[in-house]
Amino acid sequence: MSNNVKDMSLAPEGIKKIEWVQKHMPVLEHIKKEFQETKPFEGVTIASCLHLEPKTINLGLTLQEGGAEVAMTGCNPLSTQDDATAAGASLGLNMYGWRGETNEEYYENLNKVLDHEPDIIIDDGADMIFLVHKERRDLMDKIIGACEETTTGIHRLKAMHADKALEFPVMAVNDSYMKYLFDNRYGTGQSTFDSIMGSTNVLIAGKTLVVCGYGWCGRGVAMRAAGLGANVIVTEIDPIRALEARMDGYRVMKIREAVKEADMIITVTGNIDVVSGDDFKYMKDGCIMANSGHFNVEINKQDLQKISKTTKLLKPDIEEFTTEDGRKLYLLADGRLVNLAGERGQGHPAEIMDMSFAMQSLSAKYLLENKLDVGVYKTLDETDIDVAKLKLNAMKIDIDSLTERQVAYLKNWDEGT
Ligand SMILES: NC(=O)c1ccc[n+]([C@@H]2O[C@H](COP(=O)([O-])OP(=O)(O)OC[C@H]3O[C@@H](n4cnc5c(N)ncnc54)[C@H](O)[C@@H]3O)[C@@H](O)[C@H]2O)c1
Ligand SMILES: O=c1[nH]cnc2c1ncn2[C@@H]1O[C@H](CO)[C@@H](O)[C@H]1O
Ligand SMILES: N[C@@H](CCS)C(=O)O
Repeated sequence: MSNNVKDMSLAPEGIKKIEWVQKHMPVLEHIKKEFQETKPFEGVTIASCLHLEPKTINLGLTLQEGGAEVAMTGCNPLSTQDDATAAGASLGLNMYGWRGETNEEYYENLNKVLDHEPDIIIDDGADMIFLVHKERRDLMDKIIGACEETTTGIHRLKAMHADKALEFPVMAVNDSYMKYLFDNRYGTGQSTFDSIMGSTNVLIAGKTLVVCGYGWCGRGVAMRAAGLGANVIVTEIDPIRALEARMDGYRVMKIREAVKEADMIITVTGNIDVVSGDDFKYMKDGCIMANSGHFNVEINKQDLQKISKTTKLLKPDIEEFTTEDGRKLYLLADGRLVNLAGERGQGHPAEIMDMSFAMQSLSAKYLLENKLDVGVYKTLDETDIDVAKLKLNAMKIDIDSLTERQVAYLKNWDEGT
């Protein structure tokens, strides 16, 4: 075993946090027990590039119980929790990474994980998959495939496959119902505010809050903002989603109009330059901006800097920009996904990552047991249903099942009024 973490003396603290989240991850605990007995990953090395915090370490431990040699690094230089990595290392996982890595250190750690010569990769954002294709081609023959955690990672992998550049199969874990319906919506909805409120200590009620993007994450963020008493405005580029937002009760307008009213702006699009250029010129004094989508490009910080005469770090994750005309604008967590990179960002709740990581561990097993051709694959509906049943069971919720008469009725095509 090898590792490179910040401080091993933090391990006991990290272990307590892991034990706490385990109590709230019953599906993953169930799968862990099954893996203990069946050892599906005996002799297999699994590399992961995921946000490193207690729930992710619990995924690592689940794969380890299944017999895997596990090597883990972070998928964002700011989201690692150093007590969790120390705990992971003390529990036999090969851990690399610390909070606040430089870009160079980030890629060094990805390479150290790849030095373990993985059979399977679990990625978030596809950085590790790209690295293998570009610089670690020596590993290509051994890799069976990968699992991708997030929306933007999957968009990119599909684009790569369309260009015939992808060289191994990838399970699109994000696209399973048990992932995006819950993680992207309820997870991002809650964890975004958990982090913003923890870091800024400002009131949401009564604020005009602009949500950019009304996809799965945007729906969750808008829903929770409204629940906290905000006056929500949505911006979109997709006419159907814009209409949906309107009928869900929100105002919808162009970003240039929305910024004029915003007390707070949250981007969740996966796109670049969503808030950019002259948008900053129209913002009100005191506007707070955060990104909970992909990478630090949704809010264009360079454009913000161009119209600012001074910038000041008020807290590690609150940057103040004073514009030429004296307004103060605030950017949280350097524009990186605020729910994890924020000082108080703990990521999604344990009950949510329970389902996402259940899908990850079962997808890794599926990759191993099925020799797939190169491509980007949706997970099986049966896996979604199995995970949903396990979750309902853990929540002690019983649901009905079809009677024979109902089955026959639903199959019937010749019975009218
Ligand atoms: N913070 C987290 O923990 C977390 C969780 C899940 C996903 N994500 C990331 O969040 C992003 C959104 O994920 P999703 O699942 O909601 O994706 P999605 O595709 O369902 O939604 C994105 C929405 O943004 C809209 N959009 C694109 N460009 C826009 C623009 N310029 N202005 C306004 N709207 C625009 C699209 O039309 C779409 O409706 C992705 O990058 C994803 O990887 C983050
Ligand atoms: O607490 C967490 N631990 C690990 N991963 C997380 C957590 N919260 C959200 N995500 C994952 O981060 C991806 C975007 O990078 C999302 O798809 C989500 O699944
Ligand atoms: N690994 C990427 C994914 C964002 S959705 C990041 O943390 O920026």
